[in-house]
Amino acid sequence: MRILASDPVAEKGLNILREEGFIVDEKIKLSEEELIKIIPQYDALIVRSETKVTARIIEAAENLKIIGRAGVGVDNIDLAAASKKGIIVVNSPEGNTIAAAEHTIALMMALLRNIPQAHAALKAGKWLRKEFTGYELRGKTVGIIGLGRIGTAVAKRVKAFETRVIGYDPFISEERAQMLGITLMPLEELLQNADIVTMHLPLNNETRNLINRERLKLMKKSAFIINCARGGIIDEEALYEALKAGEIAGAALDVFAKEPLTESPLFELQNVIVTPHLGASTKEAQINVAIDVAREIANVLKGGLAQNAVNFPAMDKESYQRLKPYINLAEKLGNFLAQILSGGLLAAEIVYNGLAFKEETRPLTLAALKGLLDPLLMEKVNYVNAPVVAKERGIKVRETVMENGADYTNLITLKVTTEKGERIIAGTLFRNNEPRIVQIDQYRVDVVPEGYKLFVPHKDQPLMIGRVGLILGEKGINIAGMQLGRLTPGGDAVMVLSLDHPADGDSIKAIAEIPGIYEVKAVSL
Ligand SMILES: NC(=O)C1=CN([C@@H]2O[C@H](COP(=O)(O)OP(=O)(O)OC[C@H]3O[C@@H](n4cnc5c(N)ncnc54)[C@H](O)[C@@H]3O)[C@@H](O)[C@H]2O)C=CC1
Ligand SMILES: O=C(O)CCC(=O)C(=O)O
Repeated sequence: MRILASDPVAEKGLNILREEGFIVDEKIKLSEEELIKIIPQYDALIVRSETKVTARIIEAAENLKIIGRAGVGVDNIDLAAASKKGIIVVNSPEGNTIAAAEHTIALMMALLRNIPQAHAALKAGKWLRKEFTGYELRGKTVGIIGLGRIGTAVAKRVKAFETRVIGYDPFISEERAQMLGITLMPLEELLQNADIVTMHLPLNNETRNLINRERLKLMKKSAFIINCARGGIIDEEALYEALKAGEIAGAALDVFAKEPLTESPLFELQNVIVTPHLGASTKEAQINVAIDVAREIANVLKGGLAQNAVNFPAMDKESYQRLKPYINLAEKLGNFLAQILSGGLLAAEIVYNGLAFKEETRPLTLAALKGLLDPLLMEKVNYVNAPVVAKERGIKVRETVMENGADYTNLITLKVTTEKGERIIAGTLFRNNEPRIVQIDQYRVDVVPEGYKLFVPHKDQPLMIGRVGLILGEKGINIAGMQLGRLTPGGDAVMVLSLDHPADGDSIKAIAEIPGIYEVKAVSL
């Protein structure tokens, strides 16, 4: 399999992939057109922030299974397009945290002490001291917007400078903030109170221009603002105006709405210091993220599940090990049902009973959907695009989780509604790792979801089994196992045959013609 690195990525990471037997090409600074031309050859793409992975590139990526971002922000990747095409997108969220936090501190100190300006002046032969009198960090209030990995690493570090730290992050709890020694407050209040405001949140539709003209006006005239997260979170035009008008004291920017950027009105202001997106540019961080993303890509290309997927639920190793047999079971249930369905699919409901499903069910639902949709549709359905495909086709998906309420300790039930009615399948794990189908429609069964099956609902009457066995036997198709389920003697019943070879069309037709047989469905799992 072939992997393309279209931005500079540390060799240590790429070598991991080469050692695993993958072919790795490094081609940087490609245009969109050039990428569109070559992308069909690749199974994986590794990028940093420079390559813009557009919908057009993704559309052309016939063989692409995974896009790995050697870094955190994935705003340069069209996630919706990747998800629709079933391409998993992973990032490496931890490897550059310290680099970005330290760069923020470096910018903060440089901003407060006019280091870049003084440096440039002295090199130009000017010994200026009075002009470059700065401020101390001690005693100041630092406002951190976004209290994730980098935000909290910055908080820890500025505390060592004897500052007060206030924070805004709608997704973290009061308890966590308290533990970190950060006073949480609404954004507007933070802007009014901080002497230094620093951004550590992703760029997305909600955060674009979060710091706009009105919000900049809330800041103290003496305040500084730092953006080492993403360009576009601060409105650059509004920032220019605020700095020019002296509404705030200064800004340090590592990131810009458009990159690379070599000319900007902001660059002309004395109270603005800039770096060209260097937050993650340390030797250590680049090695860390390259190794992390390489391991993730190798794992996914070899059939494993990603741990840092941004368009698939992230799971730690422990949860993955615990849920893996249930993920496989859910997929088999969907797969079985898909092969016995008739009529257009309208809705799918997945009901989880048992404590095994208390914490996480999303990967199981995606697996059930993949199993259900993949055999029914022309396009390839996987864990990533399954919900998009269902939505596009108007298939309603519902998930219900109950701690108990079933006859088994842990039970997954998949109910689907088609134009022709409802079908149900349920499964469990015996002894925690042996998958079993325990219900099909109204029948209780005990079927190992593996291999070739024949699903035959019929009337409960003598000779049914014998006649089916005879037809298969005459064709040399060995019956490896058989499960019977019935509601009442002489009423409706079902047989599920496990076969050593798939049943051929003629045998299926002959069985369907036996009086008392309602339908015959061949299932391959
Ligand atoms: N300059 C550089 O080279 C680098 C920049 N970055 C940028 O830094 C950002 C943060 O990175 P991490 O801390 O690792 O990510 P993270 O995912 O650990 O933390 C992001 C935090 O932002 C919060 N958040 C989301 N929306 C928000 C909103 N509307 N208002 C306030 N908070 C919000 C989240 O709740 C989360 O706690 C990344 O998204 C990336 O864009 C990351 C690494 C290097
Ligand atoms: O790859 C880089 O150098 C940029 C890192 C970054 O911005 C990120 O990780 O979000």
